[in-house]
Amino acid sequence: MPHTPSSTTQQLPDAAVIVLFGATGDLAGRMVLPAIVEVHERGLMPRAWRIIGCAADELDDEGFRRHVDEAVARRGGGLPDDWAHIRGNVRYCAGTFGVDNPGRLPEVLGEVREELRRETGGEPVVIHFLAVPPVAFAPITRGLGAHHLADGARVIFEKPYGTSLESFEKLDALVKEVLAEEQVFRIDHFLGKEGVQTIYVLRFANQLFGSEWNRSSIEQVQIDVPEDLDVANRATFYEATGAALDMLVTHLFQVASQVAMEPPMDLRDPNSVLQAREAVLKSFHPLDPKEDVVLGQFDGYRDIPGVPDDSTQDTFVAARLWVDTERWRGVPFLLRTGKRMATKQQRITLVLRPPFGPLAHELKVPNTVEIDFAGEGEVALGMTVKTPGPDLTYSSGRARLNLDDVVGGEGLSPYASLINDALVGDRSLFTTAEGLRAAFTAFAPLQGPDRPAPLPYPPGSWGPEEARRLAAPHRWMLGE
Ligand SMILES: NC(=O)C1=CN([C@@H]2O[C@H](COP(=O)(O)OP(=O)(O)OC[C@H]3O[C@@H](n4cnc5c(N)ncnc54)[C@H](OP(=O)(O)O)[C@@H]3O)[C@@H](O)[C@H]2O)C=CC1
Ligand SMILES: O=C1O[C@H](COP(=O)(O)O)[C@@H](O)[C@H](O)[C@H]1O
Repeated sequence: MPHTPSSTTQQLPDAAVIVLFGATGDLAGRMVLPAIVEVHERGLMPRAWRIIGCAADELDDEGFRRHVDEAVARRGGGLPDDWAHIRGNVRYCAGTFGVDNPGRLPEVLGEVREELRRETGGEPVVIHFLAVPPVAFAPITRGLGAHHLADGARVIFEKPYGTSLESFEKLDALVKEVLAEEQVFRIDHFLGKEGVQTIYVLRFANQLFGSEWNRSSIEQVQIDVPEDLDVANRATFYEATGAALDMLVTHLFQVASQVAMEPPMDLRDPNSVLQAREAVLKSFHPLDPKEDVVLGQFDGYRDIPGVPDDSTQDTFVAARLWVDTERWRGVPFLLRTGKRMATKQQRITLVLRPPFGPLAHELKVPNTVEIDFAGEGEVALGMTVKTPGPDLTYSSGRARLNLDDVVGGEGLSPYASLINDALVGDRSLFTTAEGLRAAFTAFAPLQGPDRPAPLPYPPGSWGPEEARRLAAPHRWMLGE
């Protein structure tokens, strides 16, 4: 099994340097920097390590360290005991890095590598983490190649890796000119969530689930990620991206592939897991934008500074995806996400078919297998039981297992989990070019002339009413 502590610590390098592009951005501050510190606190960082932040802001090392102090403090739980010492591991290079403007990065990286060589006697692993908008991937990658900073390094690309099939192909071609596939770590942090990782084990280690994981037993798969979050603090990025590109072709498709994949040959072989998950993406039927997609835009989105008055960007998407495999033919995968919705939740629901036999027509609520993948993760069963009492009547009940209650376990946050994987060179929870090509191919019709106009919805709601149609004959299991 990938990700066991023994397998990760065995392959941990003695020294590593993480070069963080977009170091002053939202993602870096909220997720990446706290995650690096979490990996350190969990004893999963190499013996010697450094971070080099890169962004346009004119900061010096100490200015960036203060930025990191604040980011780490904001996560809650206080600063690590050895913080005064480890903040000294942090350096900064100001400027927009590229072919014509390497700035101080080659020099600072050279210094840091030399320090780490002296400290450990070995060559440090270099990880470039591109926590930048997609438009910046190509110039930074070219710059890494031109200044020989990619040699032997690993490069983590944020999502979305491309913004359409065409831009994906261009980026892929460029990346292949500079990097070998083993150097490329295309991140999708939903794959790093404990609740998503547990799907393999739930399914392959429990006959109860494994034997029913198919169209004979499952009527619908719902993958529902409502968010109450606003986008005002990232309006420029969001207006250029929208919900479907930000969340659907990326996170929701990847979670769908995790549910839909065929069993890998060997669960302990990261490559085998990777290939099995990514292979099923090729069976995703291209979306039918007219029949199977509803877009929405929350009321007030156009009032956000930076958003044009006539914006048609989507802040909500619901889609019915068909997976053309023997296992799933005819089972809709219902995917939904949006901003400013009623609540923040992340849930996979397998909606089970009604039973055969004497109670076949009695059940009003379908039985379900539910996997919550927000936070620490939870597995639940929605089942029909006899209503306690003298009469033979039926009720729907729920049994829950919070993954944090599993004895001996201590979950990692998604970015910590994936940074740990990148440090040890385990690519099983990263995406492949073939998988993303297939994802963008299935998504492409939504970027063409048949893209539906986004329907308005009130903030704090479950999105446009029209989205209910997709879940028929049931309803979206969350909300409403
Ligand atoms: N924020 C989130 O919750 C998540 C974001 N992501 C992904 O992370 C990436 C970054 O998003 P986010 O942090 O929200 O965006 P922000 O706009 O907050 O930050 C982007 C960072 O990238 C830098 N940057 C912007 N344009 C360029 C450019 N052309 N060249 C070099 N650097 C540039 C900015 O630096 P400067 O201001 O100095 O130019 C800034 O430091 C996106 O691809 C997004 O999809 C993924 C998961 C979650
Ligand atoms: O990648 C993204 O993910 C976040 C949701 O991530 P989570 O870790 O909070 O579940 C989403 O809000 C953001 O728009 C998107 O870019």
